[in-house]
Amino acid sequence: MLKVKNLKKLYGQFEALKGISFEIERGSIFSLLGPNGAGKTTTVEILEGLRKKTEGEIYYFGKKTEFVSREIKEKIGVCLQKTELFKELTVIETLKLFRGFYKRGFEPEAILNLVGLKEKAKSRVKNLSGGQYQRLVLGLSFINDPELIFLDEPTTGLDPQSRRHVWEIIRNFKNQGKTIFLTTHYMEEAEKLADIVCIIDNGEIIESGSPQNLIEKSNLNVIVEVPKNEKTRHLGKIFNNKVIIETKDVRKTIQEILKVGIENFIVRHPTLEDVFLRLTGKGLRD
Ligand SMILES: Nc1ncnc2c1ncn2[C@@H]1O[C@H](COP(=O)(O)OP(=O)(O)OP(=O)(O)O)[C@@H](O)[C@H]1O
Repeated sequence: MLKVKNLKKLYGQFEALKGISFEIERGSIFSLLGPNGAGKTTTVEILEGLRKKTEGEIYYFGKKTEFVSREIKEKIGVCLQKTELFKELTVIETLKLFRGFYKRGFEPEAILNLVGLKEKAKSRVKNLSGGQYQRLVLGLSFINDPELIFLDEPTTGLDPQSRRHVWEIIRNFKNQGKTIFLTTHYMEEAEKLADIVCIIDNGEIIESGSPQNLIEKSNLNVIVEVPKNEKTRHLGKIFNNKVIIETKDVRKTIQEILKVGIENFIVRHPTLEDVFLRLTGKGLRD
């Protein structure tokens, strides 16, 4: 569906992308996961034709693509990180307006159902909540019935409930046979939604695979989390005000923790966040 080989982007002297490669299978959710400034938006906007690449090859639908043509744009949907809509239009008017940009696509009413905004059809955009606004933006990315949809950090700034709602919509897209390119800095989002995750840091892909495969490949053991204080800070890696201890021998680790007087600890399986911490030595939101 989409293949990228050795993609590089320079902003002046600064190498924002250092030659990244990946391939996205039809019908899958592909996630580019990385911290702020890793190069996610740069990658997405090059693929959408909004920025120029410095070097590298892009293949869309099996064909090498030098620029993103009108024909390709008809087949892709885009949800940018910051999408400005006309505040005075109603939800349904907005959908009709965007539908008019394309030759083919969904009926605006069908999109309302898909993103759960039927009751808000006649509300003005300026009166929507943050989560409703984002759902409208998601619906707009789907209006031309695209084969491939780019979602650039679609849940940033949303509360947990709205985020879950957006996840459901993304799963709905997938169930309709669409391919999704999702960028996120929420590891939980990538872990829950993605078939394949590429972890990007400083313009380089440092690991890729299914979430489960990444966790298995990292050879992480059981994780024990304790609060960070003077007694615990030497026990493991510090992250988000906690000390993260990787261990093969949970019993021994717990004995050590109890010995220093800590009784509130959590024992859990490793997550993508731990994989990221192991690979980069830092957290995703540092
Ligand atoms: N137009 C630009 N000119 C110069 N540097 C830029 C430009 N756009 C991005 N950068 C730099 O390139 C790097 C990658 O930025 P990019 O926006 O792609 O990261 P990101 O992973 O999308 O981050 P975020 O999660 O914050 O959106 C950053 O160091 C950024 O400062």
